[in-house]
Amino acid sequence: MAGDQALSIAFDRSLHTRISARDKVLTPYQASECLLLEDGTIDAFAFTGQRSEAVNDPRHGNGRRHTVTGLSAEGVEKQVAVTFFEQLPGMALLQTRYRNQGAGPLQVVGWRNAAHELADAPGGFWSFSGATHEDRRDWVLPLGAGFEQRNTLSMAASDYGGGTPVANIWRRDVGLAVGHVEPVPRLLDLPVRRTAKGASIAVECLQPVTLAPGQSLATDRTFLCVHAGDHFAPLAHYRRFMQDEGIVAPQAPESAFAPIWCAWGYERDFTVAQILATLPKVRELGFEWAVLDDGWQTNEGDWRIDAKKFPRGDDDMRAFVQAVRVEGLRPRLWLAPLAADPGSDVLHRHADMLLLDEDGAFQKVSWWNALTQCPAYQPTVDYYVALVKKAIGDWGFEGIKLDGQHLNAVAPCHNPAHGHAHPNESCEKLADFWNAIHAAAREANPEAVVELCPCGTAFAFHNLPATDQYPSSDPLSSWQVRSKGKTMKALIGGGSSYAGDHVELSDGGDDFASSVGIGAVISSKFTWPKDTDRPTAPLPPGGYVLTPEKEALWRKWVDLYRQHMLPKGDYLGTLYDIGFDKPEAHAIARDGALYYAFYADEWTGPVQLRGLGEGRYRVRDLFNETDLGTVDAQANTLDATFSRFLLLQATPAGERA
Ligand SMILES: OC[C@H]1O[C@H](OC[C@H]2O[C@H](O[C@]3(CO)O[C@H](CO)[C@@H](O)[C@@H]3O)[C@H](O)[C@@H](O)[C@@H]2O)[C@H](O)[C@@H](O)[C@H]1O
Repeated sequence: MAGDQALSIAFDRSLHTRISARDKVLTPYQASECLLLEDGTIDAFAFTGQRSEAVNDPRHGNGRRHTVTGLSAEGVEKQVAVTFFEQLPGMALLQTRYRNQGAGPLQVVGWRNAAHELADAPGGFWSFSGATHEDRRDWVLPLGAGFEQRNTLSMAASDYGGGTPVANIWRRDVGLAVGHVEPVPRLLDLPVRRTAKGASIAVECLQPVTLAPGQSLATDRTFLCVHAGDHFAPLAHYRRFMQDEGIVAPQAPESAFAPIWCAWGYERDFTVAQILATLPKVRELGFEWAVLDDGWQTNEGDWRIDAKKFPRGDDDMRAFVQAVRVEGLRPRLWLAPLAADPGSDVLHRHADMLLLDEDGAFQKVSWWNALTQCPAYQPTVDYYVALVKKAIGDWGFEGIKLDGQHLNAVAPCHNPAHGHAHPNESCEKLADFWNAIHAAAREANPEAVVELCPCGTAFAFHNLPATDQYPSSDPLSSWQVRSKGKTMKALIGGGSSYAGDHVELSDGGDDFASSVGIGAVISSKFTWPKDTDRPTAPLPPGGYVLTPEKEALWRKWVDLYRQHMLPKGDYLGTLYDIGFDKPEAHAIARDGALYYAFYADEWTGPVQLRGLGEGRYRVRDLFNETDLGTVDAQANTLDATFSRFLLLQATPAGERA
């Protein structure tokens, strides 16, 4: 039996495992770690021995490692090492080694670790997946009948892949999370399935290999985490573990928390005059960033200034930056690195930069109709580092918005010109590419903000050290803004910032509440005084123009945002379960006050204010500017009626923020 106070793993005589949470048995014995063959599995290993030893890891501290060994009928020796660290209760690190002790070669198609099936319970299951899906589906989903997601961390399409290598399933009472803790992306799958009796989860590697007699195979370092509540707690555990492995979010500059206005409302055919004319309104409303988006350049790849918009080239770009500053705003520039358009000079002169598959074919970046360049090829790195230095050091931008679903992950590269040690180097060194960009930006301006926006893909965790700001990235709904936000709060910790992306992409195009209430930075791409008459795609009904009614609402939300600055607070992610608690709720502690945000289409009933300290709290509805009475930790519910959202501030009685 291996375990700590929160999770224990018992092995039977076949090395199948049974897991328990705080002494409550969660599963029967199951074949949790096995080898995958073309026509089945090797999953029964007769127990041969075990040992347990204390570990003192320089990064993770004190812990205990249990090693259990067995031998299969096919002559494969199995050794499972399970390590628990005191500072991460409930999280078991698992690594399995298999050795072919037989006389002949063994064809293996892969391996599976941490495979468990949880039995059904009232209310069913919810699930989080950190893997990317081309249809940009929700990261957090209920497990309906027939639910099945492969959750591959490999490429799901030529420009969609990667993500955060964690998945979980949870019931009302308990959850299981699995993933890997390797310092570079691994092309594993994290399959989640609704089964006849409950739900299953696992880590799988599908990479065929032939094990010659005497040869061994070691799995990646994987983990199993048992937890209460939704996916927040295991993701925070994962983040803490990876932080000790050296993958840490940078301390974002203060300006990464400032409200953002983006000129993308004018789309690609904008005019500089349109943007400049909007800036006074941007400032007046309280936004601080002004983002020059897609369309300033001749194409993706060359990144030359479009002379139709900036006739004097560099001089006009510097003048534009200066004009933004004169308005009291911070200029940020949009870029889509690693994409080269057909017809661009870089494609002809530096075809060597292209990422090629095993057939010598290029990979496509959709939406921009460009070709992917290889991030693990030094000339590509140098090319984009030079561009970032120019944008920040010469033109004077104070931030960059790096954009594109291909930012997250790239396919293995077989370009012979790159001399890769192995094709997966392109995937594994993508984070190094972003780190070089981030370092170049900070070198040019120590306060520069680097925003990484991978267009609807799941956040690639290994890019974290290069990310000052992560937006909800083309959200399809307000639920995505909030559920991605909760996820990112767990993954990035306190240092960097999560932005709700353009409010125009939220429900109704005006749902600032879904950003403000969860502590996301607010952003808008409103136009003023009128919309573009040359939209790239049909504008939504009403367009993006700031009508007087919208202006009053935008102003109110920007004021609320700036007054309370909730992204700087402490997001209390374990207080509410985003799947099971109704209404959906989020809580943030800031400067002695607690903030609560509740969401539902319509709600009449109790709302519970969890996490209150000692004494009484006065409760105020911040949006409607009404006092709702007092509560304390024992009597912490209020009857409420609201549509869409309710944003409350609870301050210790006698004082108000
Ligand atoms: O090209 C600059 C933009 O790049 C990202 O967006 C790319 C996506 O653009 C479209 O999506 C949206 C909705 O997300 O649709 C609107 C109308 O075209 C547009 O305003 C939105 O961005 C495409 O439909 C989608 O496939 C692309 O992935 C970035 O997120 C934007 O902020 C711009 O920088």
